[in-house]
Amino acid sequence: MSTPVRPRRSVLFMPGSNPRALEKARSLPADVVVIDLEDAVAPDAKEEARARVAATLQEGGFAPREVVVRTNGVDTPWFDEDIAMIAAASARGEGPDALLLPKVSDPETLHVVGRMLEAGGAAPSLRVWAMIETPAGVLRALDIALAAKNPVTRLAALVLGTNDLSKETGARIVPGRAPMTGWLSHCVLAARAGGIEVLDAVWNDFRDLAGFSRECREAAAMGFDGKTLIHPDQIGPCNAAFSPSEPEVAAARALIALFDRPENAGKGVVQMEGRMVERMHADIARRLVTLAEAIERRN
Ligand SMILES: CC(C)(COP(=O)(O)OP(=O)(O)OC[C@H]1O[C@@H](n2cnc3c(N)ncnc32)[C@H](O)[C@@H]1OP(=O)(O)O)[C@@H](O)C(=O)NCCC(=O)NCCSC(=O)C[C@H](O)C(=O)O
Ligand SMILES: [Mg+2]
Repeated sequence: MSTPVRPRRSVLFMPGSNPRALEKARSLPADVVVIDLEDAVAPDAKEEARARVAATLQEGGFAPREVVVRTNGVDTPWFDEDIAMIAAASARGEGPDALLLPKVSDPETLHVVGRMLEAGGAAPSLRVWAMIETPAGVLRALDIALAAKNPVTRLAALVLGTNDLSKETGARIVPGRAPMTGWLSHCVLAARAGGIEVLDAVWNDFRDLAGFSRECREAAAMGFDGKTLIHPDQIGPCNAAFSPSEPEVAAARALIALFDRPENAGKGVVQMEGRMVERMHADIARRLVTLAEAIERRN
């Protein structure tokens, strides 16, 4: 499993048509800001929002946050111009770090979009994140994630969309997400098989921070790297849930030090305070420490 060297705990969506939110995002403690051109922008505001997003990218000022732009769907009348705008901004060195493609249902789409970005002159550093939010997308999540092995696709992350999944399947969004946990875990596995990151879906009831915090902890336990958000109030609890705690970091450092002792040099397994630990646990501990150090630098 790859270690995200950049924390992507809190990934905050905002409408590309909302100048106040775009301005505010430059000072919020989210790891990533996602500027939306899709569902958060009304059809008759698409052109204006795209122009605003282009100007916002040119203005910059989001660092150290990563900036991602969600395009409209590939089968919409706005998609070609969304891609052209992002590729042109990227070619000028104005970012974004990634584009987020909604409703990806097959790997072929990623190849098509990759070639469009290439033709538009996008910088090689521009990544593609794919939203898994259709029944076919969930069923083909492995094929989609494995498309990351082909550099043409630029694929770097899967992002879950449970609102669209609920709409398409009839499955309810309930506390604990029992109707969907199988799908969510399947996508975590698929992303890891493809060697890419995976981000959990949004929690709509943004005034219920207790319920939201619980869902963040569940998502972290399932293996998600972070969670997508819709409101600034969600950033703090989300960062907390996806950050290793001080005791966890201390325990990880102790475990690494144990295997580094000369008397344990040739050993595959040792005991630590009555628990069996193997070298794989040292690998897990190193990953946790690497993430904690990246968060520390980010702070
Ligand atoms: C949901 C909201 C419309 C609520 O906005 P608002 O009524 O303005 O809330 P507040 O008054 O509590 O806001 C307080 C201040 O915070 C700023 N704000 C609010 N939201 C954001 C944000 N997302 N980013 C940055 N700043 C934000 C307000 O401007 C206030 O600022 P101030 O003036 O200083 O007081 C709103 O939160 C919102 O639009 N959220 C994002 C919605 C969105 O982008 N949706 C699309 C992505 S989710 C999705 O598509 C799911 C997926 O695809 C799926 O299928 O599941
Ligand atoms: Mg959606």
